[in-house]
Amino acid sequence: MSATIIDGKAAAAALRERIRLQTEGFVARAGRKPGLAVVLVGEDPASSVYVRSKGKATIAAGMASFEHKLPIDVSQDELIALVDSLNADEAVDGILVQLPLPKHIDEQAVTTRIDPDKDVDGFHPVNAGRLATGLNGFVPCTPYGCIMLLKEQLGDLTGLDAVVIGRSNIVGKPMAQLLLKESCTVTVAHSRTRDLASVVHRADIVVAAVGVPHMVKGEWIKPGATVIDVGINRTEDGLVGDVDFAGAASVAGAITPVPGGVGPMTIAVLLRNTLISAHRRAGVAYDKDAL
Ligand SMILES: Nc1nc2c(c(=O)[nH]1)N[C@@H](CN(C=O)c1ccc(C(=O)N[C@@H](CCC(=O)O)C(=O)O)cc1)CN2
Ligand SMILES: [Mg+2]
Repeated sequence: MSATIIDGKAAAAALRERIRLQTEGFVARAGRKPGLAVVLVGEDPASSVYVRSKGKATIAAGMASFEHKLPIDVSQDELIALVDSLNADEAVDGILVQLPLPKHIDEQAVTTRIDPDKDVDGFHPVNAGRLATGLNGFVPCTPYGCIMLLKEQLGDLTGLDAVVIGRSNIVGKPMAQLLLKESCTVTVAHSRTRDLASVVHRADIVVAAVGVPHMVKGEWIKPGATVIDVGINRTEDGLVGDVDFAGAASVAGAITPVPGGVGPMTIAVLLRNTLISAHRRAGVAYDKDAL
């Protein structure tokens, strides 16, 4: 193995500490804590773990955590009524509805109901539009975490060839926008892309977000490239990414592991977005460079 292993757990811990310090400053100036409301529908084990981790991280950062647990058979109207009440609650700076939602609920109907200025997940079409047009909004947590890891590893990304594999609204599309903003030459590949291996082989940066275990092979990677693996697949062999880690690590310059790579950044960036929301809503300036 030759690649540098990118330590997302350490990067996330460092970001959370910077957030904690700025939260202290916010509380001193605004006279209240930033508040994050997290809504969980049902008892899916993985979602329950993520929601618990978000609550703990929020409190550890010095913020207020409001957890709302609804039964699996809650109606869409009841869920939307809760979102409406959180939109109107002055103590709430950020609102997040944990995904996936049960089949009888239309995810779009719920995420588009969240006030875009409290949408710390960045899933609302208004925030997707802001990102695409260069306006200030909220950027989805996982892709922003990937950009932070890339900049920490590579510095300036200008001019680099980047390939994003996957075109979801939550990861692939915002990831492509963020790489474009960093002046990368961006290709978005997906399940219908022809000769994916040669497309990936051109790239200085490979971001894999497809949800297929070990799909990206070591031979596809250009020697020295930086590989960001967003996949979290539960298999018989445990938690694995979308990249064949052993194969890719023997040719890449740097690579994120699964677990311990991109995943931990997601919750740290959620806190970042909540802190930014609190500052904006209170009309208080914040130190952008520290976040
Ligand atoms: N409303 C949202 N729903 C979901 C999001 C999201 O950002 N907003 N993302 C994922 C789940 N997620 C947070 O919600 C999340 C996923 C993974 C991790 C993480 O730290 N992963 C660890 C491994 C943990 C494990 O063993 O499962 C890692 O990769 O090291 C944090 C948050 C879907 N839903
Ligand atoms: Mg659904």
